Amino acid sequence: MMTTIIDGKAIAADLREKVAQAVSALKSTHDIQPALAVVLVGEDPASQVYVRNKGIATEKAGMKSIEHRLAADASEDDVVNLVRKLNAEEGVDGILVQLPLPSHISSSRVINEIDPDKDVDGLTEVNAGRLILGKDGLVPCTPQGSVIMAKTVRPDLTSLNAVVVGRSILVGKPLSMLLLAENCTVTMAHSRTADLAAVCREADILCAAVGIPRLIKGDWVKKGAIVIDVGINRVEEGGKSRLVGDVDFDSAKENASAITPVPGGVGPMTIACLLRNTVVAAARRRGVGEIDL
Ligand SMILES: NC(=O)C1=CN([C@@H]2O[C@H](COP(=O)(O)OP(=O)(O)OC[C@H]3O[C@@H](n4cnc5c(N)ncnc54)[C@H](OP(=O)(O)O)[C@@H]3O)[C@@H](O)[C@H]2O)C=CC1
Ligand SMILES: Nc1nc(=O)c2c([nH]1)NC[C@@H]1CN(c3ccc(C(=O)N[C@@H](CCC(=O)O)C(=O)O)cc3)C=[N+]21
Ligand SMILES: [Mg+2]
Repeated sequence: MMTTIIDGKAIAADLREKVAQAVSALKSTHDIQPALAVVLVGEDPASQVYVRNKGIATEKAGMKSIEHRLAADASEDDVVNLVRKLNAEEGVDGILVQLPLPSHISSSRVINEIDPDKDVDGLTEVNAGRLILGKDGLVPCTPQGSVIMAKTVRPDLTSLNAVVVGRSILVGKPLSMLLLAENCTVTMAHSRTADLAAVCREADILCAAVGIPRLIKGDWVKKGAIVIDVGINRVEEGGKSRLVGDVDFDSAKENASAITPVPGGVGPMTIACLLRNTVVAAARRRGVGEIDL
């Protein structure tokens, strides 16, 4: 079977170009430069890489990038106070607190301090509620990117059976809600699911957001299914460190009609959607209205 490898890098580059055009229009017609503030607590090396990549992408799109780094032993109140300060700054349109936070800090308390209209990660209770209720809000970036990629190969997802493996607040739950809004019949699978393989085999769209390298085997993939692999797992192989997804790509490719690779799949789309949310938030907050990207 001919299998489409969904090129997340290329789709992300397209979206970033559209974001850059919207930013440039905001500047010339309204003298607005959208700004994204990223808060990083501690020295986690993987997080540092993401934060740096986000900063570079933000500036390339013509937006302002602000980074706040706190020491790993910063208190919960330190982080909350920083978020409150960023909420109050007129020039800040988006706030992203990099997760996970050190274990002595409640991520739920910190996240819910973010002004929902600046919550470009879409993780506050207000935005989660808006997503469930079908109201305009800010939608989590990784789920958004996942659906955009599926729609590049199948523009109308109506009536498809979607299986989402993983039910995290960051990925699995919001992704399930977005697929439901696309009129899929959605099944949410997780660590307590009985016979995960059998559940996956029913999927026309199979989304994996688990965090276990190559958990999903090729023979769990229905012939012709669309496979969206959200997982980003670092493994040591043949003395080298590399990134793999939650799907066993080589065997899954044999059955799928389309599949996202890792790297070069959902990851780059996450960053592009973060930039999109930032320009959307800036236009709403500053009274320019809706931006359609
Ligand atoms: N591409 C991107 O931009 C991003 C990628 N990621 C990656 O996506 C993956 C998931 O991230 P995240 O959602 O934050 O992870 P979490 O650890 O928060 O959630 C993992 C989910 O997987 C479920 N799970 C665990 N083991 C199994 C199993 N054996 N069978 C079925 N389900 C299982 C858990 O179930 P239960 O609820 O029952 O415990 C849980 O719901 C990771 O690899 C992460 O690195 C994350 C964010 C962005
Ligand atoms: N508040 C918050 N929001 C997040 O969205 C968030 C977070 N915290 N914590 C960590 C996870 C992870 N995440 C990634 C984003 C982009 C890539 C990415 O660009 N990956 C590239 C390259 C990866 C590489 O080479 O290291 C790829 O997959 O091709 C990966 C992972 C966002 N996350
Ligand atoms: Mg914590």
